[in-house]
Amino acid sequence: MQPTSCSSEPNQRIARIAAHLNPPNTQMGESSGPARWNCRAKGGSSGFKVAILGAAGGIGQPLAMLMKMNPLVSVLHLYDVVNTHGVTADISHMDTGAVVRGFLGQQQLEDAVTGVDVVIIPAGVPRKPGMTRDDLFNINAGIVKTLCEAIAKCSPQAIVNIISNPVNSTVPIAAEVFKKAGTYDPRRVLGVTMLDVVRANTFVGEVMGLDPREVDCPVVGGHAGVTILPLLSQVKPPCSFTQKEIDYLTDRIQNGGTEVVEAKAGTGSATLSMAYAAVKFADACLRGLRGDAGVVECAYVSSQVTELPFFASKVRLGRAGVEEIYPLGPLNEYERAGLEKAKKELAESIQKGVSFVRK
Ligand SMILES: NC(=O)C1=CN([C@@H]2O[C@H](COP(=O)(O)OP(=O)(O)OC[C@H]3O[C@@H](n4cnc5c(N)ncnc54)[C@H](O)[C@@H]3O)[C@@H](O)[C@H]2O)C=CC1
Ligand SMILES: O=C([O-])CC(=O)C(=O)O
Repeated sequence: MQPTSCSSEPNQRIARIAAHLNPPNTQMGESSGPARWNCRAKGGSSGFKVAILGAAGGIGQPLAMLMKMNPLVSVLHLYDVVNTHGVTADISHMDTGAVVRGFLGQQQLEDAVTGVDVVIIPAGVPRKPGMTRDDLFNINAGIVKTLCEAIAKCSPQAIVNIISNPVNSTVPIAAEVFKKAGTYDPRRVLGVTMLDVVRANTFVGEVMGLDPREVDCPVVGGHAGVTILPLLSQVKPPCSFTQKEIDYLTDRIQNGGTEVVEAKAGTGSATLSMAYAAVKFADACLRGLRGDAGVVECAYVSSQVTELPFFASKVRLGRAGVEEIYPLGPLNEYERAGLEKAKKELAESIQKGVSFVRK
């Protein structure tokens, strides 16, 4: 039997492994060249480069794990201001195709986002019981702004998936940063509202005795309280709900995040279901980039579906990012009333985000 062919000499192979087991000193704030810590010199698969910013966090870690399992990903950049190396070492041992590289601290941010196709941002603080998502604005607005400045500079062509709350304001913040840098492409900045859809499908499935994988419930508007507007009249397969069921489902979907925050009792908010939803959404973006037809998901994007500059609705994803935004379709009276409430709160959150960057 012929030995497996390999381009490098055994000594070089060992040296390469040793180099990655003894990474350069990359404590926060220290810098040591562009390729910080490559956990493998060569990738096995051809595919897309994805960066996760906030990769050591509650969402970031399972998200990194699931993206490492995604066959469309060939290179995975993990960036955080703490603990990136541990997460990178851990995930790099998974025998899947993607090469994993870790980046730690602000000085390595630009390297982390250079040349990537998709950037996913779950960086920032989560809620504690009693807080609204807007209460996170003071800390997370600045974090998202800084991260987007680096993306605008180093990867202006990347598709950006924003998870950090309050999404209703952080997406407008990102848009303003890209506008300022002269690199804004509204098709490439997407607020991740997928968890609302995931929850809606689950809860509708529970009520109707359906497999949640067969349920498709559009959720439009935004990602906080009353701005989360499930369109139960458009659920597929078509379902006939009683008013009591509509009230229950609307309330549960709008407050699903708070349900988890309270259950976690001060230790954080949804992380595992969010990582699942983020991967589902990022995978849709990657399939769109690959040129797959008919990739449609809900997302919070620059939009003309209502008079507001940003709104979540069904969008078709393609090579350029958001290639089509679908109208809301027929709403019943209950949903029309919900839409008016949602728009009022959304308008304020959008303005708050825009003003933060323009001030
Ligand atoms: N869009 C959505 O549906 C959801 C959004 N979220 C939001 O996601 C965000 C993250 O949540 P968790 O992962 O649970 O929080 P976490 O606190 O567990 O993790 C956040 C990570 O961000 C990192 N980080 C902080 N500042 C950073 C910076 N300047 N650059 C890079 N990384 C930085 C932290 O070091 C930490 O590792 C929160 O704002 C939360 O509200 C959470 C669930 C659902
Ligand atoms: O509720 C939170 O703070 C986190 C979040 O956005 C969600 O779980 O939908």
